[in-house]
Amino acid sequence: MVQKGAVFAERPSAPATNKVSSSNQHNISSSFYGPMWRVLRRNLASEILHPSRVKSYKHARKWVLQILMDSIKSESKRNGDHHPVCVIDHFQYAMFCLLVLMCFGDKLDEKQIKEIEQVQHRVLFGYVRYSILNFWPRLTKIVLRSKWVEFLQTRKDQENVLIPLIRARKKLKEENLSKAKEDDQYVLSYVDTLLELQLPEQKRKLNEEEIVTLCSEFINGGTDTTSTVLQWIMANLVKYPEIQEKLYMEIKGIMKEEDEDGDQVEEDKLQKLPYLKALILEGFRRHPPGYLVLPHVVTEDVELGGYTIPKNATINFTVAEMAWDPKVWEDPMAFKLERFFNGGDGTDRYDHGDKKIGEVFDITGSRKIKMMPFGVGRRICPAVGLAMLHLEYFVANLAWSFEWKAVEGNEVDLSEKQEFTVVMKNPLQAVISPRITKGFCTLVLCNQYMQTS
Ligand code: HEM
Repeated sequence: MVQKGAVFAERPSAPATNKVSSSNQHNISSSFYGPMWRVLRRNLASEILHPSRVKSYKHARKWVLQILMDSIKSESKRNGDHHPVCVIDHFQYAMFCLLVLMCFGDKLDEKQIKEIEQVQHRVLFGYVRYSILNFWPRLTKIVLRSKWVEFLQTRKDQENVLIPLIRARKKLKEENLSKAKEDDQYVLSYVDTLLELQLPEQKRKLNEEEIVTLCSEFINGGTDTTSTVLQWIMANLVKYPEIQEKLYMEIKGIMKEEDEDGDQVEEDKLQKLPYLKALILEGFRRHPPGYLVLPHVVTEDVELGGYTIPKNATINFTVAEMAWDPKVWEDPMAFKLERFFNGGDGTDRYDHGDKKIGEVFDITGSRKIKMMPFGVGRRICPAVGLAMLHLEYFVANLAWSFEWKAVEGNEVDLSEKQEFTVVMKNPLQAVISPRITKGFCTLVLCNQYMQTS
């Protein structure tokens, strides 16, 4: 008897557009379930996404948060105070800065990051634009020649942008890595680990083109998805000011006088914020960034719900339908955080307020599956923990530092549009003003003023 999980863990054959140079372009998400997939996935999961490593990118997150705050402040002041800000570009840029730093280990300047952003967007949109080329490659190479040329040019441009960054890292490693490590800004990057990686079966290291493919997956896997969810969550905070207020009060409750940096919610405080956690979960439930996870293939005939699924059939899991199933979720289209608190849906313990935090809702579906925005099982997104941390950290700080309001006469519109992810059809615009009363900070200042006057 074969385990169902294993039966569903395979991917469809890699499309022809994955084979753009002499070597096949392996990435984790499109690899067959086998030794190559295992070695690549283990490298990412243990070298970069392990909680202890994730912690070491704390300074990177702080740096990016500052960039994000500064860009929002400066746009909101551009045409006089409280100018409405369209936030999605700021979110995307911030996520690029972060993922690019984790990938290449260097704080690149704005011009370099924009260059990577542009070429990666072309690659991302190419998944749809060039998918027709995979239909019958031998034929499309003749009848859709110009599209093939365009596609190959995109790949070339991508290599021209990313290979110099890979070589710079290689050079650093060869020349002076031990000195570089003494620098407190040093981070172990994804590229560093890929340069070290030995492919067990082929008994060789990865070549530059293969590293480009893996870096591209890393950057695109973590930027669009996270910035899309971030935008949906902030849109709901604007639409429902009472939720925003509750969140703000929760954060205020943990920001203490003795905090060195009262301006920022430090990431080790995030675990004390159950309402924030519920907000992120409800964001994923109500607005999953993908309606489907990546396609899976069954490795042999399997019975499921009275149907026989034949070997090699492609399976798409309808993530959004699961998250909106009225048999599982009460009033599923409503944005309600209470459903994640103790008793909210009868089973999961996730206490709030004075009560201690109970067992946290399991988004990985290891006990039971009620929603699966990251997939489940062997092919689950390896970056669940990182993505949750990024969202909690940025949402907490954006809500703590600013008050978010709808633009008068321009209410938040939650209509959707399918791009690489499911995005807001009308991107969020908000009036974003710095919080004047930041809990204890203001109280302390007030007290000091009263004592001296
Ligand atoms: C909000 C953020 C994210 C969401 C919603 C998300 C979602 C997903 C989903 C649905 C899958 C497919 C699961 C399946 O096939 O069953 C996946 C796979 C993957 N994700 Fe993510 N992801 C996110 C962030 C990231 C980040 C930050 C990275 C990299 C640092 C990443 C890297 C990957 C990789 C490498 C795979 C392929 C796993 C495999 O096939 O074994 N993702 N992700």
